[in-house]
Amino acid sequence: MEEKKGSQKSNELLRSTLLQVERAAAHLSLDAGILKLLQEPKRCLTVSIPIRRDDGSLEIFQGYRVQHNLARGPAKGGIRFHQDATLEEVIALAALMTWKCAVVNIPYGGAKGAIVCNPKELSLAELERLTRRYTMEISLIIGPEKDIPAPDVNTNPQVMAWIMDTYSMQLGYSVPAVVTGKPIELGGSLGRNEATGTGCVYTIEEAASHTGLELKGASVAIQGFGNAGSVAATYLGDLGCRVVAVSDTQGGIFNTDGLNIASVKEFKTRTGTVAGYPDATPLTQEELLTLECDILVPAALENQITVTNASGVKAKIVAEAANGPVSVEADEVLYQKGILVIPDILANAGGVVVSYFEWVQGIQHFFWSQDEVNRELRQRMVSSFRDVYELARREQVSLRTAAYMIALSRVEKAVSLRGIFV
Ligand SMILES: NC(=O)c1ccc[n+]([C@@H]2O[C@H](COP(=O)([O-])OP(=O)(O)OC[C@H]3O[C@@H](n4cnc5c(N)ncnc54)[C@H](O)[C@@H]3O)[C@@H](O)[C@H]2O)c1
Repeated sequence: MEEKKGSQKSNELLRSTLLQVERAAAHLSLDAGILKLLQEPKRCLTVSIPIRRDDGSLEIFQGYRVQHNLARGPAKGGIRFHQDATLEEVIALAALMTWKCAVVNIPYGGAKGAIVCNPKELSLAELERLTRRYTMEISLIIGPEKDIPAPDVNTNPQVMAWIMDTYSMQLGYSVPAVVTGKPIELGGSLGRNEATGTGCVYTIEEAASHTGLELKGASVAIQGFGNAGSVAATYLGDLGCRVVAVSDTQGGIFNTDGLNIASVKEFKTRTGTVAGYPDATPLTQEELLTLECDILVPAALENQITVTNASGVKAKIVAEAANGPVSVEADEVLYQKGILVIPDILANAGGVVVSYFEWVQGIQHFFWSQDEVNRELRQRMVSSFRDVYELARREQVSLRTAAYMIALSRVEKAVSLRGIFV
């Protein structure tokens, strides 16, 4: 049953992504053949990953690496470890990466990878063996000029270090630029860990200033208190917002005066969840998404706001820190309600932007200060937001459609210039 639910969700994400491209393409005069090409992944690699469990038994896991489009540069995209991951989901997420890199104008195509596993059921040693064997299997298609993985759900700098080490051992020298999101000690970039959450908040600041929303005192609800969600919560708190609700897989918490985010983080580190945090009342996921608040940040997984709950969403701004959290039909409902949705390919692009900075620093062996990283990140997020907002206003379309229009035009141009080799 769980497996069925996971695969339905991933099919839904793929359907939403394809539909979204069609919707944006309807506003552009694109070559129909090239549009068809842009809807297909370039390469899908499925691998079996045998590992020895700590008890000596052999277990085979399934893994994927998908490259969606390489016209604008090497493929770029995260690797997630999740029990519900499917090939359809990875294809959709790889396509989102193509559009994301294009909308913020960095010279990459899109990719994504996954291992179907529940990392919470694996020891650290098993996770390392799984990561290294997966890396060996996908080494056929990754590399600093080919495809550069990064962290995603349930993967982190340590996992990236294992990938970098495994890849480097095959070549006989260190290749830091094969992954981003590495530990700082191994050539990671300052600010990379926080970049998705920080970049998301930069777009929220822009959205607020364009719509006249005063951020000081504005109420915020955040679904998902992991890398992206907890950083966004901290930074929004620093800007004077009241973060009234946050959640994770175990449940949500609510405090109308605003949660003390540092203290919630400390509680989560200690107990593994935000649920049960003492200075708050419990809240269901559904209640969080439909809470009376100014800003809603879905920062967990895809397909959280669907036609069944979209009409209940009351926020003025929805900033998609997660990939694909709003279904295509729900998106239409939110648009009709006048809610400003900052689409995932823009709102959470901060991670890949700083990954790009990390890759550039790795290739040049010359490292930037945190201030420099944040300054460049803000500049890119703000200018991308303004381009999207301006186009949306001019064409009378949603920010999502405008973002896809910009991304599609850039990728289509690259494909056309390179030509089709037959
Ligand atoms: N980390 C990045 O750099 C990055 C970049 C771009 C996009 N994203 C996207 O952001 C989202 C979160 O990624 P992350 O890196 O923060 O992952 P993470 O694993 O650090 O955090 C995910 C959080 O969501 C919670 N969660 C999962 N399912 C939930 C549910 N149904 N309801 C409530 N909470 C739930 C988890 O408990 C966890 O707190 C994903 O969609 C990911 O693809 C992440």
